[in-house]
Amino acid sequence: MLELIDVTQVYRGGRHAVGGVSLRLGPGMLGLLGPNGAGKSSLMRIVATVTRPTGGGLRYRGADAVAEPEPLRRELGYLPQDFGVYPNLTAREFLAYLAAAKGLSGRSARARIDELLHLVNLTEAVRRPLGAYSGGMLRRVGIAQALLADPKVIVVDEPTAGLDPEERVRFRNLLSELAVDRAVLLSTHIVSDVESVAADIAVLAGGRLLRRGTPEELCREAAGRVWELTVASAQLPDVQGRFAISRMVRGTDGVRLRLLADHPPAPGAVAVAPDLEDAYLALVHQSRSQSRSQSRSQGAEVAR
Ligand SMILES: Nc1ncnc2c1ncn2[C@@H]1O[C@H](COP(=O)(O)OP(=O)(O)OP(=O)(O)O)[C@@H](O)[C@H]1O
Repeated sequence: MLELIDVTQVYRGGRHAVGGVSLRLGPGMLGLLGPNGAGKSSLMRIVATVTRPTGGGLRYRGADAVAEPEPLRRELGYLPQDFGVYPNLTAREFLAYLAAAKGLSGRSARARIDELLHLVNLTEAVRRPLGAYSGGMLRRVGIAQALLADPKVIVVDEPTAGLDPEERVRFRNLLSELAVDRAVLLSTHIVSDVESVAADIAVLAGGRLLRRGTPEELCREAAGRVWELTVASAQLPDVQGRFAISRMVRGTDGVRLRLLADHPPAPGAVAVAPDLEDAYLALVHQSRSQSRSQSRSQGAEVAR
């Protein structure tokens, strides 16, 4: 349905935000997981046809969506990370304005807006101006606007930022219902946002696609490298310097740690089954170490 082919984004000043990413999307949800600065938003803007990639291609239903973005735009719902509103308009007015811009108006647009306001749980706040909404409420308006034209492709960039836990769950469930017959691309740096809804996860770091797979496949890769142990508080700085730590709980008997190591990190450490958080951390950590050693060897090359 949608295909990214070796997509590259280099910003003015030479910043390589996306370096050769290829991905195919069909109906279903793809969770794009990556740390801050990984290039997720840059990639989402390219898929949403807001930015033209500096290299590579984007195809939608077999046609070039960089040269001819309209067919994709017509079937796309996009929630950008920095979604802005007109503060003096009410939610209904704002959605009506955006609906008109998308060529929807009249009774069917009004009915769709009411349906969406109900879906995102904003029915009671519709008379208030958006300037009086909380961050979470504004996020819900953003979600509603992305769904206005009943899109076939939904691109949502860090959609749960600012939502409380209940709203987060509600929103995740909504996206997974939508993904039954639509392509949903959801980006986040929060593992729990994708692990319960996406059977298909792509991990991005440093602008590169590190892996794509099911949560089980990603977890399998970290098997044998996740350990739990308790250390005294005084030992903590040393352990932190040597290992990637995925969890830390302070107790009366010391600090209970969960960490990544290729070999038993200390006597008494117990090997545990990796979860998605561990697998994600292992991938990102490994990619950072590789780029550090690459730049060190390039530095040595230059010095020679
Ligand atoms: N318009 C721009 N001009 C120059 N550099 C940019 C621009 N937008 C992003 N970058 C840089 O590109 C890299 C990737 O940024 P991007 O926002 O795509 O990552 P991200 O994974 O979405 O991160 P975050 O979760 O923090 O938003 C970062 O180093 C960022 O500083």
